[in-house]
Amino acid sequence: MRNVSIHYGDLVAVDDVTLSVEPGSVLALLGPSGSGKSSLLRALAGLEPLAAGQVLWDGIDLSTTPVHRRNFGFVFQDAQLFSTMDVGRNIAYGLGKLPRHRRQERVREMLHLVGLQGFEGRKVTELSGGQAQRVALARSLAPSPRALLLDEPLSALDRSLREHLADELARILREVGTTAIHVTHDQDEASTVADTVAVMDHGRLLQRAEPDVLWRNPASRDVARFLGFSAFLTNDQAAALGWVGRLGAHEVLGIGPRSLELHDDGVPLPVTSQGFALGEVEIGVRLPDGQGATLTAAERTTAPQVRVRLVSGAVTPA
Ligand SMILES: Nc1ncnc2c1ncn2[C@@H]1O[C@H](COP(=O)(O)OP(=O)(O)OP(=O)(O)O)[C@@H](O)[C@H]1O
Repeated sequence: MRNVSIHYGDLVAVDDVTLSVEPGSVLALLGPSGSGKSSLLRALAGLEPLAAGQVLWDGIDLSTTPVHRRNFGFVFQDAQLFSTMDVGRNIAYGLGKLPRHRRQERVREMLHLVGLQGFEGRKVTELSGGQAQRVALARSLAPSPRALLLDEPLSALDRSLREHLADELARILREVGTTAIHVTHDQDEASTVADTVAVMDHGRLLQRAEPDVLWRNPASRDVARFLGFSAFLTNDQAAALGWVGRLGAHEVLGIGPRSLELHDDGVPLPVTSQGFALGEVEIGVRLPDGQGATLTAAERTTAPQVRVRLVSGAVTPA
């Protein structure tokens, strides 16, 4: 994508985005609702006209290549399976040119890949949401597309299934070695599935980085906030809470839900709230300068304050 902009009337949905995907790697487009991720993905597919810029494959401009000739596979939020066909025929849909026995072999291979061996004859109306998404993935991979475009493929599933399928999707994409672009608003999902994460907001590309670099060094406070770092401390403030690292002159430390830990010798901080996340207690505390932060604990506290130590954070430009 080179200097790509997409407009809907006066609205600038995508604003001058330049991004590339290495062959065989997975790129996540991550951003809040309305940040332009789906518009960008649709433009790659040829489904959205560009106001400016180019989509290139191997240096060749695709502007005159229609959707069906781009040889990209798609997976959407809802599986969009053909309800009148069984699972096997859904997966074989794009394999028209192959002889029958090769089609059947390919369907078996794909079902094995997505962990649904023996499902060929199932009605698609008798699949769970997670199974339907696996079939949709198998169908899109069957004709060996040169790239796979995934638009929030897991977001209609419940959380535990989503987390499990994100791991599975990461494995499957690596196994097939396909180039893929995965749109999601979920920070953890992006980091699990992708080799590289591109963070978008208001149509602009804010940062492109490998997941661990993104979490350690967000490019701005906006990126850090989107990742869940809610407070920002100077070097002296961080050191006063027990942090042993050192910040540069123009850096602050972003404080996220894993940055603070309960510690008997820690600094006492007032408790402001308590809630649950994934079965653990999230304790809200007020930092010495008045900013709010959270930490996770095994159980609720009845005390008005807890002792905490700052163990990690995201080094962010001030
Ligand atoms: N067909 C359309 N016509 C007009 N405006 C649109 C259209 N599609 C998207 N938009 C607008 O463009 C902006 C970007 O939308 P887009 O769907 O690309 O964002 P997104 O990051 O994928 O959001 P979500 O995660 O909610 O799907 C939004 O402000 C949206 O309202």
